[in-house]
Amino acid sequence: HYPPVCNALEADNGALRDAILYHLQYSCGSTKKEATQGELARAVMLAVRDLLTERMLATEKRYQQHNAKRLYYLSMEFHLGRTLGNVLANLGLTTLLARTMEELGVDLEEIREQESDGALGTGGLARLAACFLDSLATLDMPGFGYGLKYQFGLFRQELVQGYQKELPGRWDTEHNPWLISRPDEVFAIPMYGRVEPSRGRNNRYAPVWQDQKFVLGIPHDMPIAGAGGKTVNTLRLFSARSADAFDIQIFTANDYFQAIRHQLFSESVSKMLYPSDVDDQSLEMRLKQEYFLVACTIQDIMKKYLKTGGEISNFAQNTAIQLNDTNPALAIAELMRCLVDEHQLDWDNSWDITRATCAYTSHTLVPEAYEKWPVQLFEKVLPRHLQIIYEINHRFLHEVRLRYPDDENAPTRMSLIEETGGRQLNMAHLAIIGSHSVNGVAGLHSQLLRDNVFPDFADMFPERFSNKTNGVTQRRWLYKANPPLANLITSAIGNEWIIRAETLSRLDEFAADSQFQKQFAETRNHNKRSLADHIMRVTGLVINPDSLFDVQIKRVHEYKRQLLHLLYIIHCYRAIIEDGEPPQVPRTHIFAGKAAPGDPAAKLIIKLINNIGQVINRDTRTRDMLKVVMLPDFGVSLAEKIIPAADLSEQISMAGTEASGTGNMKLAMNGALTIGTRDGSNIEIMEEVGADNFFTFGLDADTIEELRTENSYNAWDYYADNPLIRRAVDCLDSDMFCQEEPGLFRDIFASLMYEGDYFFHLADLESYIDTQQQVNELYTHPASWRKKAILNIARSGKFSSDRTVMEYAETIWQLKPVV
Ligand SMILES: CCc1ccc([C@H](C)CC(=O)N[C@@H]2O[C@H](CO)[C@@H](O)[C@H](O)[C@H]2O)cc1
Repeated sequence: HYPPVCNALEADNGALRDAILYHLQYSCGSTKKEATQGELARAVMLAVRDLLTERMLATEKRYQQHNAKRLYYLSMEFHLGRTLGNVLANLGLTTLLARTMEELGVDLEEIREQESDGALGTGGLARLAACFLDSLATLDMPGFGYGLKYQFGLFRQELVQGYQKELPGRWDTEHNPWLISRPDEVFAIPMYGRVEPSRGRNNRYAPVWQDQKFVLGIPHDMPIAGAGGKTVNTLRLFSARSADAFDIQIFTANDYFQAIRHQLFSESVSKMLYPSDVDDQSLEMRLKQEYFLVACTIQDIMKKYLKTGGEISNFAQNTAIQLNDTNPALAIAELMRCLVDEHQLDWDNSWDITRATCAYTSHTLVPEAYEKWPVQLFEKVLPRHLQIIYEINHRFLHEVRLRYPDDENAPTRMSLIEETGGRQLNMAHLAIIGSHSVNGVAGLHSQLLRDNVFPDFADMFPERFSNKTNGVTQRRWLYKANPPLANLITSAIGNEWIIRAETLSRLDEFAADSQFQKQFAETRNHNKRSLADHIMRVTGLVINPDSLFDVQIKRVHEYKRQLLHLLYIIHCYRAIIEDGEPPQVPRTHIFAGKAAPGDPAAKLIIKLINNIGQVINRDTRTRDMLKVVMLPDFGVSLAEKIIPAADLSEQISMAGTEASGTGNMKLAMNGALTIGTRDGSNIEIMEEVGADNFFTFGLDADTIEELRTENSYNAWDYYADNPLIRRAVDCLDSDMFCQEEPGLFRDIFASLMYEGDYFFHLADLESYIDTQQQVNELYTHPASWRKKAILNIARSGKFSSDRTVMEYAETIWQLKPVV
């Protein structure tokens, strides 16, 4: 094990054990004999946290000594996953703790299963933020996360009769062992009220925001350990508390709820994570959550900066702020308010500082995901910020008119205020105007942002637009999640890949080596058997561990086309039962993913997956050739169980819809072969691993764009021309998969045949089926399958979040490692 930390602990035999027993007694008030699993887990986590705390303090000292520039990553969502295993991996303590637990007669695995999944996020955006924090600490860079300490994280998903049922996701029992609460560091956050015009110093116009209601922000710090454990940064999460104690008068008037009404009102700001990643809910509470986050953060950052004794005018030289999508874009207006109103800086200076400090990343291409807030909601909740945004817009549109004197509609197209559909604030426009950098998360995505989504801004500010292709941390997603393969790789090329993923390319020479292939296959079969056991335990379904594991795990959304995968399964099923044509290769189709509670189409897809599974899995005619299973409650920990066992990675979104994807990277890095469209980062994965080590199919984004603008795509053409397509699609119109609820899936049939098949399923189905045939063909040649799989691992180095973070640091944040 590479990091030094464990050597010290190794040497000092018993130190870790003593620390655990100390916390069991003094932090949990329990003894070894009586301790519950939960208490044991807390004692272990507190003991490990102690190691992190001292390093966190040392890291902070180091940054102060170097007066280092700091990066603040603002995100409404962080999907951390379980921390214990990750810290053990990064500090090289896994074996030592396993041995210590053995001495204490406790099974480390059971302890690890105790920890919640840290699901403070909905999808890829949230997990990417967590991978970035791991890379920043590993690269010894002063990078800090800022988010909300939701009491309820992402809902837990149960499948009841095949339907998704949402249950509260209690991520944060009051005492999450990793969090260090800072109750003395309270931030008073003003909302509501009104703005009085008045004259300030040297008679300058200085509006006064008054009669606000205040909510208090309490910080809670999560240590983020990098590989090696030398650098430990923090993720600061804010929880909301009411400013006014409950009103004793009203209480004595025994109207308890009236007495605490305001308390509940303000504390609900950080009550729960909004579960949707489809449409912006533009709800007052969501706006308050976003503002609460940025207001606490800006106050905290400014306080820290002024403590360094730095000049306010040099703020941008010492501070970088990354906006993780539009959700924290209010940081731009809040920083302006802080500089102009609280530090009396002049507007232009403040604007230059704000723009030089802020940078914006877009994570979506789905138009309805772009946040637009009703102006009157702003008037009510954030009257001063609305004024500032009007001023920003006024000055900006002046610039636009100067720049495009002949294009009279340019101001309307680029304005922060959209007049159509009730006056709305376009948060993406604010994010672009108030930032010095705008990036997409994959080559195609960044191109589409320039050409289709923000063409006017790309023309006016070409230097601001760049691409930063996503990445994932190989420490959690390979080293921790897949020890058999990680050890095999290390035995072949050493362990440098853990901190330098590009060295994985040394595996290239082993790809065709039969000995290495054999060992590789053993790691995979081992993982497939433990996943088969897990599936058996959770669903009762027995699957064939030697079948091809065909995996589609991600949020359920129409654009991600889980339905296309299902149409292929239906095609195979009918080929077996009607044509007596068994597939060349037995397959197990493994689905997992949550649908936004407010997305009925996605929820019906989940029901269809489970009903198709029900019918096929108990059909004796298909018994060992075809199985379909959906695992409930997909999140980081379940992904870590499924990914090491996946043979085929389904990345089949309609070209031009998936901004990047990151699951595709995790699966390729673990040796799965990808069947994918030319969408998001699939294109770059194919470029890196080689087209003959990647199964691609379907229309590309330009063709779809063309067909859409010409409105010349007609699903009936494909339905009429291809009897196999017709046979598969007709199942949705029949009750083959919904005997008990006849007609249940007619809406899906209608979405394909009567509502224009918006996501081009039928246009891609034939080439998808053909490509799946090639997959079967190859799977019957294990040596060449394994060669391609090993080449996918060898050439996945680019998709490490270390590479992504280094690109952000060099070209957007001007951030340097501090060692
Ligand atoms: C306002 C509702 C809302 C909330 C979240 C979002 C996110 C943008 C959704 C998201 O998670 N996007 C995913 O971000 C990943 C990381 O960059 C990409 O890899 C995925 O392609 C993208 O869907 C959209 C809309």
